[in-house]
Amino acid sequence: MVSNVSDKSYVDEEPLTERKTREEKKKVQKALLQSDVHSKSDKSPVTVADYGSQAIVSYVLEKELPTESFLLVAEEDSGDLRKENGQETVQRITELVNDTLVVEECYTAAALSTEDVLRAIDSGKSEGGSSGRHWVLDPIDGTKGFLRGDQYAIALALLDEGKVVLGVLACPNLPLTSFGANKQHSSESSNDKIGCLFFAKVGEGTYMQSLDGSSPIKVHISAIENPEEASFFESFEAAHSLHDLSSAIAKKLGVKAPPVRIDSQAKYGALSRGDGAIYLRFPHKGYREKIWDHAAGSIVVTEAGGVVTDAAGNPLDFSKGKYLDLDTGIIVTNQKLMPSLLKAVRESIQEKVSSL
Ligand SMILES: Nc1ncnc2c1ncn2[C@@H]1O[C@H](COP(=O)(O)O)[C@@H](O)[C@H]1OP(=O)(O)O
Ligand SMILES: [Mg+2]
Ligand SMILES: [Mg+2]
Ligand SMILES: [Mg+2]
Repeated sequence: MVSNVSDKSYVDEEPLTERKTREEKKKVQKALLQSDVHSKSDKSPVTVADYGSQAIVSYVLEKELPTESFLLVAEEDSGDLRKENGQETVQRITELVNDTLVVEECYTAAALSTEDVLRAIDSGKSEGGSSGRHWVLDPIDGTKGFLRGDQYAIALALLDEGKVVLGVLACPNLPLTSFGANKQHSSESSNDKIGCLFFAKVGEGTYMQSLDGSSPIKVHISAIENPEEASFFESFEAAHSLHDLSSAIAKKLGVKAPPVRIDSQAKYGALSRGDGAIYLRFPHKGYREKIWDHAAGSIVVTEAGGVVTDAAGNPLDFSKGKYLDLDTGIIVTNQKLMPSLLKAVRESIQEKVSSL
């Protein structure tokens, strides 16, 4: 629920010229991507945009925070780029990084070399943990959504002694108004202005602004108490979350609306402003969740009044290094719905196990 709906700049339709520019940009983006996609050792995709985003965020953070001892836990590393056949890709990333930094006048003094870019990417090698402060970055969360032209996010969080104290989620394809059961998943189909930035600091609430810089408004999670009125989010990719289990849980709970499938932590952002009331995530057996996939999103939701737990109701523990130690999955909703959601999750998991 957006608390200040009187701010007309949020709800105005995007002018035709802007929409055309956005569509043009997307065409360029798609053309760029086809030759710039690689596969990592776990078979997940990585693009020049993932590497470039990590290099830029890492470089800018280090420049902006020169007095802090700088520790960053980030998804990508330069291993594949430093191999013999990685040279061309590094060159390409370096061009993109320099082009982007030029736009920000304070970073134009000297163009970064390929080695500077590789070094910036590798600043993200910290392991995290329970002591000190660590920045946590997913430079592109939801790379598959990014490649489809759907939802993705740039997710940055700060851990202090293993607790998330700050989170920022940029969602370039998320409409500024709602993205719920009544909307289609693709931003292509919407005439709304798109591009949202969510940010949350511990104890201070969650705010959203447009990516082109409108003034921030405070957002709140849905206050729905009756599950029949709730809609739920889950992964777009069936390979990332068990859709049949979510569907069993939703049915048990009495949720009537069909699932809303969105890529990335954009789900947490949309949930924080009440677009839906529940997020269910049940990765396939053997998948280990990483902290950069949930740190920013979880504080964005909890500061908006939501609750984020594993499937057994335990809070997420970000203090154990790169991975989250979880019981089965991640569930998110408001405080009122959580007890019945937990019950439905427990029963559905038991039924699934006994049917095997
Ligand atoms: N096999 C997998 N199961 C669950 N999540 C995955 C899997 N592979 C990658 N992911 C990560 O899940 C997140 C997106 O999932 P979803 O969009 O379904 O919420 C991303 O962080 C993605 O990483 P990445 O950051 O590389 O895109
Ligand atoms: Mg990835
Ligand atoms: Mg991710
Ligand atoms: Mg990523």
